Amino acid sequence: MTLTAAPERSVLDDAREQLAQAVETLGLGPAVFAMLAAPRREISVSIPLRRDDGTTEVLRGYRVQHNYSRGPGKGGVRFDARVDIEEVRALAMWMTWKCALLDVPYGGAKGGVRVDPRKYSTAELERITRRYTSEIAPIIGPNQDIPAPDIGTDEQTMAWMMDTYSVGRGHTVLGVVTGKPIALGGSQGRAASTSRGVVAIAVEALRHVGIPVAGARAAVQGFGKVGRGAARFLADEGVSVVAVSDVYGAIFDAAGLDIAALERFVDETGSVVGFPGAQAIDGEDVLTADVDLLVPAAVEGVVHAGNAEAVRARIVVEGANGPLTADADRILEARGVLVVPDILANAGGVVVSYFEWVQANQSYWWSEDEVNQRLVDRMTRAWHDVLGYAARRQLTLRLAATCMAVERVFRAHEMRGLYP
Ligand SMILES: NC(=O)C1=CN([C@@H]2O[C@H](COP(=O)(O)OP(=O)(O)OC[C@H]3O[C@@H](n4cnc5c(N)ncnc54)[C@H](OP(=O)(O)O)[C@@H]3O)[C@@H](O)[C@H]2O)C=CC1
Ligand SMILES: O=C(O)CCC(=O)C(=O)O
Repeated sequence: MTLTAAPERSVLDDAREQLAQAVETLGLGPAVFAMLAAPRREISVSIPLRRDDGTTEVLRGYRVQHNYSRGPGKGGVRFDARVDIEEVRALAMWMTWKCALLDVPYGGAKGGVRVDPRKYSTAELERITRRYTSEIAPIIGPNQDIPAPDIGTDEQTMAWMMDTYSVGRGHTVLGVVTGKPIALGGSQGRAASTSRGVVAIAVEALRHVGIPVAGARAAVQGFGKVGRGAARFLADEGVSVVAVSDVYGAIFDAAGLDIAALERFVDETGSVVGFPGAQAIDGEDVLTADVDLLVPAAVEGVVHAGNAEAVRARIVVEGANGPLTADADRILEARGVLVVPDILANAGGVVVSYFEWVQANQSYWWSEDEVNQRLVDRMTRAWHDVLGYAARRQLTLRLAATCMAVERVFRAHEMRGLYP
């Protein structure tokens, strides 16, 4: 398949541009921009790995705490071959805005290891995770910074992180990570929470634009933790998911894919490619499919100046973090496409991570229905807040959401003392 060309500017350039626009809109001035553009704390660590065949290699990992004025840092850990410090800085900044926007009492952080997990055995991934955790242990903790899953990591990774951290402390510390297995202090509903939140927002967006939800057509890029659940919940809502993709390729069915059957197929084969009855298409074509709703739920920068004109969806709901470049944003806005930004659309994951942390800290567990109901309430409330803010000030949803978040973070700084 053709992978999308790299964006013209770095993802951190785009994140900083979004911040600059919000600071200007709020009239906060260059000093506030300078303060919020720079991560508060970051660490780069070396991860020596003994491979199963006896050879050794040295990997690089990062943890960036962009801001912790409203509470401990919070954000996922990514295992991906493209991880670098600039990407992690951008992702950490977006976590700050996401947590502030949803009013969960956290700052923003993110971590990652530059590694392609597909090329390593489970035993090797465990050694990588444990060494990475030991190296970042001085700056994480349930009141300091709380990692969670992201691309290439999952609940098993979180179990290893929790165990490694706990061994270092001499007692079990459930609250140090979220997205853990349920048997180890995880929350009901966390695994599906990002996707559930994405679809709750997508349904609101369809209604807002006046497109009937049942029968609307959608395309989903990425069939991992976020994309797969998004496709499933969209289908549950009666949306016809006509195109999906993963890293190996993409498939299309004008009559709508049978998502339950596709999930069984992916469990057996490891990819959406070859799903019986569907047409094989280029990965790029998922982004430009003739649909009402596009949910990019894979990686950053996939919609850019080179393909944004070709996007045919009326609504783009960002399941991934940063799937649209700043150039794509401008092009889609000019074309009247409604873009629901990542910091709102995919916030369901961190919302339920917060629920998990609260439950773990209290050793008191909620039912799945309770978790899901509270999640959807929070997402829906945030949607209406952002929509109202944007309408009052004539802003895009991204600028409105970023302004709301930046203002909350700035006020926290101000109350604590801006320049101690
Ligand atoms: N997990 C979470 O709770 C949250 C995740 N996010 C964001 O959502 C996005 C996806 O994360 P998540 O689902 O957890 O990660 P996963 O690793 O579970 O899934 C990533 C998916 O993207 C696919 N993929 C990777 N590159 C491409 C490409 N070029 N074209 C098409 N598909 C591609 C992968 O394919 P393959 O399956 O073949 O590897 C996989 O299906 C990221 O931006 C992440 O930061 C945001 C909020 C919370
Ligand atoms: O669940 C979390 O704490 C963080 C999820 C995350 O990394 C994200 O929202 O991008």
